[in-house]
Amino acid sequence: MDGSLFTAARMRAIEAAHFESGAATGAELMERAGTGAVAAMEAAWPDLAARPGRAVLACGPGNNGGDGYVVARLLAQRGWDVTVFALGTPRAGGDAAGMRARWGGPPRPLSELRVQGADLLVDAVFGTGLARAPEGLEALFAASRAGPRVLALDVPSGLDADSGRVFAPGQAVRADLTVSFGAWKAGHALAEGPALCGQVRLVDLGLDLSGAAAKLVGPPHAAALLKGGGHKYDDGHALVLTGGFGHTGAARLAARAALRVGAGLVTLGAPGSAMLECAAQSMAVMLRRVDDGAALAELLRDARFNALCLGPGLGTGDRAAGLVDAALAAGRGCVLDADALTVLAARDAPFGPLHANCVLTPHDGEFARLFPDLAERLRAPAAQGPLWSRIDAAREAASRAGATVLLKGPDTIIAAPDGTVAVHAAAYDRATPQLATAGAGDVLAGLIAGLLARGTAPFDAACRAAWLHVEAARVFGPGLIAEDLPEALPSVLRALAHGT
Ligand SMILES: NC(=O)C1=CN([C@@H]2O[C@H](COP(=O)(O)OP(=O)(O)OC[C@H]3O[C@@H](n4cnc5c(N)ncnc54)[C@H](O)[C@@H]3O)[C@@H](O)[C@H]2O)[C@@H](O)CC1
Ligand SMILES: Nc1ncnc2c1ncn2[C@@H]1O[C@H](COP(=O)(O)OP(=O)(O)O)[C@@H](O)[C@H]1O
Ligand SMILES: [K+]
Repeated sequence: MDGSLFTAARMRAIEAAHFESGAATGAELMERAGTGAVAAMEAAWPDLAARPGRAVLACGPGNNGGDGYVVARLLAQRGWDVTVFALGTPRAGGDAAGMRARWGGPPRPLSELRVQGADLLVDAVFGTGLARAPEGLEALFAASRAGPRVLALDVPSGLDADSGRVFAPGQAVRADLTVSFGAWKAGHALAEGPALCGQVRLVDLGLDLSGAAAKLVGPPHAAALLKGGGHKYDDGHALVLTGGFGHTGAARLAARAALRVGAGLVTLGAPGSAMLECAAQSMAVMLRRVDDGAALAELLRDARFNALCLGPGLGTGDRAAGLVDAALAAGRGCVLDADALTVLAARDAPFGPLHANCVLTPHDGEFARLFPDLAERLRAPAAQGPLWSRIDAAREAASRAGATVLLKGPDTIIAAPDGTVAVHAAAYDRATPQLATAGAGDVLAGLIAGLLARGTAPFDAACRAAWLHVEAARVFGPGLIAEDLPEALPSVLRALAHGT
């Protein structure tokens, strides 16, 4: 995936502007969409292109159904045996009604849907116009999980195009291939979207795209990551705070990641009880004793410590609380992860001390502790669409916190306080289920801290770290444990440098 993600409402506005400018008519766009869908299907499944078989189409009452009638006609022209089942009737005089008339044969009611013996099921019931929980589509949903290959037009019916959520479990088509018209919809990348879309191909409709809900995070430029040839202090000094004896592994992982991503120096700040443990396991990473907030404030008188990382293995007691206060008071680049987020969430006013150089990296549980109302809104069943998305939640969280928020998951959202949002989708050809391993998040926190130390702005540091994290997991492959991630980074950086 690359480019940007759009909402259904924005797509409607872009489409309307396109018509108004006279660039194309609705019927022309529909024809382009159907033609592109058939081409994408044939490219994905050459066996079906070579030997047309039996196709079953499910067409809805709106323009998604209109696209379906185009596909029915084109498949029939190619020699397919086509049966169309319809839900409702398109509005008389509209583009979809025109396409239905051009298809010809009267469709059968969707309630009679049968897919036995079919090679292809084309889902054209609902696209970006899905406005409420679908009813009476159980047979379609079940058929999409058994039997023929499934091509979904624009979005699998039942999937909310803005959020990638479904109104109720199982209430959506599961496609093998989804052909998206004009642009990626946010729902292709978020939540259940990737699992329900199968794979996604984009059909260019020649639309003038602007006003995206979020950018997709792509590979960083090598020049932004490779060292520039100066002194080590030119690449900053990151300080990673650790908890006590027996709990230092997480911070050590973060520290190593910060060093690997290019921070000039990295120091672990440990309480007295953990000094020996850290010293025994550190070489390039340096070590300082930091017993409490006062000691941290004293250490930070050295302005060369320009980025901090607190949370991994930090603990949630008084020492941790003191460290969080001292760290935030210093105003430096600061990653707050794991226990540091729990410390903040327990306070009456968690966001007061945060500032624009902070990056918060909650997973869903930590997010729910910090922003319970936003998490509830994401979970709540809804009768009406469009559904609230993780993009909406992260954007609101960043605005409230006055800091960059990176909401972790296979669909990682990075939101800046000014409303800018990016999505890193570890999906489709970048799926990395191997990242669901203890300590992976600690490494991510360290990567961000390392990039902050190098002077990267918080939002960019979070985006680049998210990409590097997943790329390191991809390069390593199955069997990954968190320790492997920093060690896989050199080959990721090498590939970026060589443009491969
Ligand atoms: N935006 C664009 O640039 C283009 C859009 N096209 C197609 O147009 C689609 C959007 O078309 P529409 O806006 O007509 O929307 P849809 O075709 O997705 O569905 C809307 C229709 O279904 C009804 N509906 C919504 N939810 C329902 C529910 N739960 N139960 C029963 N009925 C329900 C609505 O009242 C409306 O009649 C896109 O997904 C795409 O397939 C393409 O034709 C080409 C260009
Ligand atoms: N299935 C998955 N696909 C892609 N990334 C994942 C998946 N599961 C977890 N991750 C990523 O792995 C990291 C896990 O972080 P976290 O939940 O904090 O775990 P830990 O505390 O064990 O380090 C996050 O960056 C998250 O985005
Ligand atoms: K559809």
